[in-house]
Amino acid sequence: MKTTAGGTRSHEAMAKAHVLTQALPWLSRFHGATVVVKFGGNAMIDEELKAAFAQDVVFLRYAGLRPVVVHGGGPQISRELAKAGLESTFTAGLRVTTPEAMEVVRMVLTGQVQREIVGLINAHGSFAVGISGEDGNSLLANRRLAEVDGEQVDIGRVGDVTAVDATLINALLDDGRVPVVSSVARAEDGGVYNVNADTAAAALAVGLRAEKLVVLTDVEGLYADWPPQGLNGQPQAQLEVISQLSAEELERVLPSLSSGMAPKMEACLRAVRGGVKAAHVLDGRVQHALLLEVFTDEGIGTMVVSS
Ligand SMILES: Nc1ncnc2c1ncn2[C@@H]1O[C@H](COP(=O)(O)OP(=O)(O)O)[C@@H](O)[C@H]1O
Ligand SMILES: CC(=O)N[C@@H](CCC(=O)OP(=O)(O)O)C(=O)O
Repeated sequence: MKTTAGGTRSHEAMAKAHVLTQALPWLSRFHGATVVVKFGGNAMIDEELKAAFAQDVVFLRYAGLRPVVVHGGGPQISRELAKAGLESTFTAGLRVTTPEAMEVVRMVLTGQVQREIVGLINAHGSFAVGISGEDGNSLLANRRLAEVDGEQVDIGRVGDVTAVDATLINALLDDGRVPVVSSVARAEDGGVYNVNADTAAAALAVGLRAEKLVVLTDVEGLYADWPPQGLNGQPQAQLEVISQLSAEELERVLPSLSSGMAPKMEACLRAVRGGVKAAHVLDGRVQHALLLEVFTDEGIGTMVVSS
């Protein structure tokens, strides 16, 4: 005969049931909705987090959403460039990309990082299909210049998305697959461009008429003060996260943003201006941050809305 402590068990079961019922309105609202999830290289910090991310994506798929993963891999590219004796330089948050570096960018993103994410998702079933933005001309780009002190600076083979062909990705979604897209685009001049993964995710979210863009990174969201400066120059213990801002408010603060946050917030602005209802920047270091954002009432990270 088996016995259990009745009171404790039923309390735990009630708490679990409460979490599930809290998800009900969100399940109903997002059923059939396309959600573009950007998984940043800095959020891919350990095996447990990567596996939890893959679980969340599969959960979204089973819950009837149409998740599309766009991945980054900045730190992974920098490591590989260093092995080849090539230096990594960023201007306005974008990697200065020589033709030689472009080969490494493409190899790391499509041959390493994308393969790993596909493998993690497919541990749960035959869902993930990895593609590069070049495939089916999904992402077309032309040269992107970086703005430094009001000047336009040439940073090599860095592209900005000029057109999205959603045919291939929609066909994969219609077939029940989870597209995992590397941020390499076909150039209008016939070559390839290195596209910042936040920029690629925003362009895809607009092109796919997604309901949401969710960007997973290695900070809690957009901090009001950056870089953090406390007493005697020590980092502040508590940084203030901006939980929600409108496109107009974001447009005002955008010129003051630095490093990785500049292309990220610019991407959120581009998404909501292009018709995506909300763009979120979440802390990818928190396990299941994606599920918490989509299926619970808790607002986490920074949310950008059109007005
Ligand atoms: N205002 C800000 N709030 C939060 N993070 C900021 C801010 N300004 C710059 N950052 C930097 O941006 C980084 C995130 O961008 P990035 O390194 O490109 O991440 P990812 O690889 O996820 O795209 C943070 O780790 C932080 O160092
Ligand atoms: C032009 C540009 O900067 N491209 C990025 C592409 C990868 C990326 O964006 O990765 P994260 O999301 O991890 O930063 C790069 O070369 O690092």
